[in-house]
Amino acid sequence: MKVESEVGRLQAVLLHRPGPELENLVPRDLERLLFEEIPWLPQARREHAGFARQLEALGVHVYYVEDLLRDLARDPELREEMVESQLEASRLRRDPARAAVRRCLLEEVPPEELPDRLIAGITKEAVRRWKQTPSLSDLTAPLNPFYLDPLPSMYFTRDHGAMIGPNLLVSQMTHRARRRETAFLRTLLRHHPLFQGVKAWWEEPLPTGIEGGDILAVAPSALVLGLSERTSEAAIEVVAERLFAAGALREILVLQIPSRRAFMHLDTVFTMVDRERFLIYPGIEERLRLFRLAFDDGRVRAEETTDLARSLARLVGVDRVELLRSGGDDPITAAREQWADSTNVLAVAPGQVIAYDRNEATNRTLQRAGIEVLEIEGSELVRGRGGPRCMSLPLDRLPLG
Ligand SMILES: NC(=O)NCCC[C@H](N)C(=O)O
Repeated sequence: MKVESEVGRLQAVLLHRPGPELENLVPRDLERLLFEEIPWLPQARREHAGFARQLEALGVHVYYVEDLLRDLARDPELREEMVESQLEASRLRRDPARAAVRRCLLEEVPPEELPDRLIAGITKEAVRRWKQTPSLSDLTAPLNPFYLDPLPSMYFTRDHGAMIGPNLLVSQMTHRARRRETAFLRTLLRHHPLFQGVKAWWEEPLPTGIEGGDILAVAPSALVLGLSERTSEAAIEVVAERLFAAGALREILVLQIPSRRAFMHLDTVFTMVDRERFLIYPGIEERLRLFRLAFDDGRVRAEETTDLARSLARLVGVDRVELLRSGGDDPITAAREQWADSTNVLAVAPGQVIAYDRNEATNRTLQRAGIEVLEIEGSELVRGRGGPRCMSLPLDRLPLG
């Protein structure tokens, strides 16, 4: 398994089917759990199944995080490791209730249900019989019902990490609400046979945030990284230093985007759709800052640069690249469609992308440019603020010929 380019023909991908975690969302928790609205689960699942069918029709192997975790949960030791790593990444880390939650998960929950239950969230009610005396947190249950929060963003598997060449960079999520998602990926990477031969680029978590939605592999050994609400300068510097030192990269282009909910990751405003073509939300162009990172005498050297198209061409190693603009020349349409993830398309091969059907103006622009747009429905899925790229973690792509 290997990913050397954002657009090489997709061979294998990791998804998560939206599940009861979405039904455990309540208005009070929306902001903290990084949602604006509550998707209607049955419809979200139908839309997601449509996305997976589209991928399978293209011959892509679709793996589901929850299925792989279920494979591991059959083994008592791995089950224990899964539970421990979930508790460690949660708010319960130093909570007196930790032992009771652990016993409930290991002694009461049937192993085949464990991954789904962990993703859906564990209520205080479910744990009550494992506690000797009612505690303050039991009494606050009506207002604050969960020991382990639901993971409603779990279906945005892109953010959990990124294959860079043959190895996986596991993200360090900025918000606690999403840290348990990456703990699952680490468990899979360590133990699931699917990942045999794939290593984590490094074992220990990075000091600060970097998320997969900010990582674009535009060419072998060249990355574009978003500096965003979720990915920090410090994390980029550490990642750059380590990947340069390992000989995995020759250059990085950092695109700084405004730190805003609407553009929480770079891939909400910018993606690659063909060997030499990119899709960008025009409302962001004036506000971008560009920095080039290179390895110089064992040190990462940063310099500011200006021309996006020229910088990308240099990175990809071609004379020129083309920037396609989302929203069909109308700033209002462009802003509305950006909110519905118009630029968050998933390239399944050079010049072939999966996109939400609702982003009509952007899809027309792509089609006129000769890009094949495979449209999927996503009116419930989009309520979580992500599109086909966010909903997929590519594990294997063919090299570009
Ligand atoms: N790559 C992406 O842009 N992912 C979308 C993440 C949406 C999720 N609700 C979040 O705010 O983290």
